[in-house]
Amino acid sequence: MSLNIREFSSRAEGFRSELESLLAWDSVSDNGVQQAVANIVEQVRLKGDSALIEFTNQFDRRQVASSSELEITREELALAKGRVSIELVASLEAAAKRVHNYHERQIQPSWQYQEDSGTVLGQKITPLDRVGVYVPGGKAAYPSSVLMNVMPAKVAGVGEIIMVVPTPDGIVNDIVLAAAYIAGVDRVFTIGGAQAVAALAYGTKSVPKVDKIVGPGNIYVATAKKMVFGVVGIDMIAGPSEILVVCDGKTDPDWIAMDLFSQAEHDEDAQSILISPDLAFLKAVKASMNKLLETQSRKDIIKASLEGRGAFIHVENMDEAMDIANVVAAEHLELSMDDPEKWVEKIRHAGAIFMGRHTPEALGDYCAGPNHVLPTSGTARFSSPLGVYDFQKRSSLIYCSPEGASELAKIASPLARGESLEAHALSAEYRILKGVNGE
Ligand SMILES: NC(=O)c1ccc[n+]([C@@H]2O[C@H](COP(=O)([O-])OP(=O)(O)OC[C@H]3O[C@@H](n4cnc5c(N)ncnc54)[C@H](O)[C@@H]3O)[C@@H](O)[C@H]2O)c1
Ligand SMILES: N[C@H](CO)Cc1c[nH]c[nH+]1
Ligand SMILES: [Zn+2]
Repeated sequence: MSLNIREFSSRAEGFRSELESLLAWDSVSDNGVQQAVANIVEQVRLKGDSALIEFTNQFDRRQVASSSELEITREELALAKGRVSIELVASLEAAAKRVHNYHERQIQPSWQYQEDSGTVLGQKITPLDRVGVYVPGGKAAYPSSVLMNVMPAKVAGVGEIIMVVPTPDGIVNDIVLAAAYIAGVDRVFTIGGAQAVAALAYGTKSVPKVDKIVGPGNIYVATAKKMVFGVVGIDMIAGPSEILVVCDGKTDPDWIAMDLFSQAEHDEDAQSILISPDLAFLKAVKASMNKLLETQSRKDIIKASLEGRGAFIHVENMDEAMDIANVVAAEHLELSMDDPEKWVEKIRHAGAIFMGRHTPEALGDYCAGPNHVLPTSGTARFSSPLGVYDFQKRSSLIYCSPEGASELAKIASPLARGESLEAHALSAEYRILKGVNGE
């Protein structure tokens, strides 16, 4: 099986517009999906558990008769962990610890300061009361996503974590449940798709209503999250996985080929791009890919993804490579080169940056520590990895001393009168301190 991947030269006329079309990803679902999801969300909102059961039976091919069958108890999670190999449990525990340690550094403390008048101003940080974590389970099981979504919530101090995961045909994945046990999830429901998102957003008799829903999922999940945003908070809308490798031409071509495969194997719409100033190296990686493809269990998905959305880009020099990397604003950027610390200075847009030849993106997916839920489709221009900050909210704190209030009221009063808001003005003016003569 040989691969037919697009090849670009940055010198070619029209390169930038071709790059734009290569990157274009329509994250907006089509009309059919929109309507199907709107119906599911509305039915669950109106009918609660009965609609939830009906859609779960329909889309996950189950025979659930009562809502109590949808919940997995903590005792059952512990039993599932017992069925997982010791080696795998050790890896889950080690990964959970590393992800926890990393996210501990993201904790934002409350802060305040005092002015000379005695007025105190500050910001109070509060963890969310209850969050819903969506763990995908339609085509593959993702225990690593359990850890990546739950650990920052735990570090933030979220009061209660509700996890949902679909179990198509009633097949439960023990590794996912073991990860939920290790991460300390409070309640687990075997529901998925738009119906799970709606249940978390509006609450049903059996599924508690949450304040925020986080976690990746397919187009039905993403569309439902967009629809319930406002009723609850959401983290982001994550599209297909992406990797951009920039290489100086000196890394083993087999390593780079496999790094590109690692994201291509996620799904047919995933995107893997390689940029290098070394044309001979690009050819060597292509040869490695053709050699290694046959060995891959997910070779059909890899081929579809690389031929549909993959690319090799030959550039003039590393400076130009960095410019293009900023245009791509990839979910994952690998800087496979001698001096990544020098070049990382030039990177402005990327979800996660993997520095050096010995830092494959796959290590970040599982256990390096940073989160693997990252902005995709160029949204790294304005958004950030999932983190502790997504599970905390901020309240402003204002305490006025009598002198401080008096000073502020003198500023506020003209502003309020300028807006013709008399009650505002008077409320402030009442606080203006009167002198000894009542002035
Ligand atoms: N960004 C990340 O960190 C990350 C991590 C893991 C997975 N992912 C991505 O998440 C996605 C998971 O997708 P998935 O499908 O495997 O699982 P999923 O859990 O997101 O979706 C499964 C659910 O989709 C619903 N569904 C399927 N067909 C439907 C239809 N015709 N009508 C209505 N509902 C329908 C069903 O309710 C089913 O339970 C993949 O694209 C994967 O690459 C991303
Ligand atoms: N690379 C995915 C996010 O884009 C996350 C993941 C989970 N398992 C393996 N990889
Ligand atoms: Zn991955």
